[in-house]
Amino acid sequence: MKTRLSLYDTTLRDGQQTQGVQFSTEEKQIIAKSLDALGVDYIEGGWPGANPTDSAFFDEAPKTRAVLTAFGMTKRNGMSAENDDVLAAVINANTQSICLVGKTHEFHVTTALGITLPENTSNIAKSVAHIVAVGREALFDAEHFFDGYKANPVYALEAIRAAYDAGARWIVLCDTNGGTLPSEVGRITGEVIASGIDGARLGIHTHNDTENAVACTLAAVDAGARQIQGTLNGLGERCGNANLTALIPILKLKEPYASLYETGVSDAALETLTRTSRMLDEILNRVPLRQAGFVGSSAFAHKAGLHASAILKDPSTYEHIIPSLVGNTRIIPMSNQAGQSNLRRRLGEAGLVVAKDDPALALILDEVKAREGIGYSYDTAQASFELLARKALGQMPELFEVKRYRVTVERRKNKYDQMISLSEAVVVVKVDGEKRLSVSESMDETGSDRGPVNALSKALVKDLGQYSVLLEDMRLVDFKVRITQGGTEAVTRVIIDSQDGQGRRWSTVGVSANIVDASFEALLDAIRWKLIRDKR
Ligand SMILES: CC(=O)SCCNC(=O)CCNC(=O)[C@H](O)C(C)(C)COP(=O)(O)OP(=O)(O)OC[C@H]1O[C@@H](n2cnc3c(N)ncnc32)[C@H](O)[C@@H]1OP(=O)(O)O
Ligand SMILES: CC(=O)C(=O)O
Repeated sequence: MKTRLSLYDTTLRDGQQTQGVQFSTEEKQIIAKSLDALGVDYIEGGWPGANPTDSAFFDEAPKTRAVLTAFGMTKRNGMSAENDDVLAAVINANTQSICLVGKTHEFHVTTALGITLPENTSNIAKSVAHIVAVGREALFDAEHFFDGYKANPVYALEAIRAAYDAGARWIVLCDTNGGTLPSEVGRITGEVIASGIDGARLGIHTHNDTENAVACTLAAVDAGARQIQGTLNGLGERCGNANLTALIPILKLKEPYASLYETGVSDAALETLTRTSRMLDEILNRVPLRQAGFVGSSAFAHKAGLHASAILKDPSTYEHIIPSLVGNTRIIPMSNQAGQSNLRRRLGEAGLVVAKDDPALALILDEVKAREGIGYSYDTAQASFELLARKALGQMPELFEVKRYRVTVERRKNKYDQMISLSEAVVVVKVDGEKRLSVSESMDETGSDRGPVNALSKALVKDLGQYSVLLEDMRLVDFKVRITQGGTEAVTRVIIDSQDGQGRRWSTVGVSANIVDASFEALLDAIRWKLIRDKR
């Protein structure tokens, strides 16, 4: 019989403490629904009363199977739990469950709160007892617990014991500053259980300041803790919290966890993990972290020729799990590290079937390696690679020809006497046997300047004859510029990420001494790739 672990998500509370992150109420609702569909047990929605967004979220709280939890702090000294207005606002959110953070480190009690240790112990006990008395489930986040235990174990244990005896369902040991290492977390969690606190009522909340938040969480589970707190994509204060997008697949797929424990996440829900992770990045307007374990786009990318050759024989040679289990996909990127196995695999994925002994394979490989030598990079720019291969195989349709283009950048005063930039692009193309000239400006509908590459992009797609309609749902989502050689030999590499209404995302590359030329080349590849895919 497996032991059930409780998963507690704090993306909407500790995740919102990430520098630069501020969810709207609507975004919080979307994230809460995704977490619910994933199968976590608790969703900590924020701190009602602390800011208008968190209060509004609880006012219009989504209906979830997961227990929606409001977060707050223990009552302030000198007032009763019943009369503390900060605590009242948390209770008034009317959630089934309430998590209160309280001090357990003597230094913080005397320095940050400026009260005595017995006063703090009493505040914890009275706050938790009040939550229980008003009929809610209470959780106690024991702030700075591990540092506090190392400084004064007797007091740290007394503080959590106060919450435990007052009826807290979960006592959550927090490594608030994120500096504790896994061996210490394991040892101290074991000692807490040995002191008489039931492991079935013990949770763990870690931060990633030493890149060990996931390892510390697993150490606490190994020692007997049964609730795991974490966030999607490891969002959270400073360096983030324990990453649930890593912990969930570890618990479900890795031993000894898979045999010993179960969670509320089903196998089918696990297959939505990558999508859920990218949904959060999309809300945050962040480019997903390629190297993220399990869900990153490089998590199953096999670049080296030797790896790809073996992967073709059996994927388990270089993969620790089957990517589809977490909703991810295998990628065989092309680069100067590649051999013919990578190449045939990649071509097959693009619908280009080439025999093993076709001389074009060697030509394509030589071309990739030669172009990488002058600054191109194809391991991310998969779409440009595909076009290069099509040319070598004689399978590149003509589509359209660019005859010339021009971009001007002007700095001038607007009617409000403010200095503004304005770019204008002129592109002449030959399409369907006819020459067409298009002009576009860089100003968007809000009046902001979007720069010369945007003006070029708009001019290019404006009149491409039969193709313009196919490009209506295409947009540029990321633009990366890199100088690949220093000094007077400087070469600019531009990588453009594009996306369309069908949810496809593709990367293209352009290289030139001139940044506009490099951007234009990447832009042309992006358009050509989309047209070939849509025509197919
Ligand atoms: C470890 C964690 O991540 S816990 C989560 C922390 N999250 C947040 O702080 C985000 C939301 N917080 C807020 O919006 C605000 O801090 C509020 C609304 C809660 C409080 O705002 P303010 O009343 O202006 O207080 P402020 O933020 O300056 O300071 C916190 C006060 O709470 C007291 N306090 C801190 N922790 C606790 C606690 N666990 N129990 C009781 N009081 C506490 C502090 O001593 C301080 O009081 P003081 O000003 O008398 O010294
Ligand atoms: C409660 C919390 O977020 C912490 O101690 O880190």
